[in-house]
Amino acid sequence: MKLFISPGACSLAPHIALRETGAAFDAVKVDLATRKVETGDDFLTVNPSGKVPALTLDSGETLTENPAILLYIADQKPDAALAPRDGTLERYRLISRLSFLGSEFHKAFVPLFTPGSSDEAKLAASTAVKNHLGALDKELLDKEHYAGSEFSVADIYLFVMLGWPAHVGIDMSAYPNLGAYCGRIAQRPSVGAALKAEGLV
Ligand SMILES: N[C@@H](CCC(=O)N[C@@H](CS)C(=O)NCC(=O)O)C(=O)O
Repeated sequence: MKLFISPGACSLAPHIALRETGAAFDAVKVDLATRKVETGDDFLTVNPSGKVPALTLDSGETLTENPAILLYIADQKPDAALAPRDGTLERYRLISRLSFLGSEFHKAFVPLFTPGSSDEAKLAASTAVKNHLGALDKELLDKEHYAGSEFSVADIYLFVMLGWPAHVGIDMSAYPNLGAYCGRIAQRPSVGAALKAEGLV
């Protein structure tokens, strides 16, 4: 498999998940400004939206969108236990969290990362991100994991996005439960290996 990534972007989530499962894959860097793959190929032929992640399977077919990619990775290696079994309520809870992260939480950051966003748009985005962080901090007060009772791909996805506020000037010390949660996940060997491979540590 080939996972198309940009260092530190949301593609870090499937990158960590692949390392959790021990699947064989190559991480291929994409320049999001030029939409060129590190080999010089046009990334738009892989994902016409130009966004990472994209996962090209050994069959040559490509999956896009984080929730689908993360569930696919989890389902390929059930022994890694990164997602509850199909058909269980826990499974739908996981899908609910992945959908929330991919739509609501991720999108709240976009104006903060977009060059040329107006100050007004940035302020509104920063407020929205902080509101989400406050709610997530409360949610994780007495919980070890984000979706259900076990570690899952939702924890990996949330962990990756919780690395972003510090890059846009949001002080994470206001969210102590999230800090403790991230500290626990950061201990996982898969996380350290993926961060190193992306040149982030
Ligand atoms: N809905 C997509 C969003 C992916 C996305 O926005 N990726 C960002 C990096 S975190 C990206 O590729 N941005 C480049 C761009 O929008 O041009 C998903 O959840 O996979």
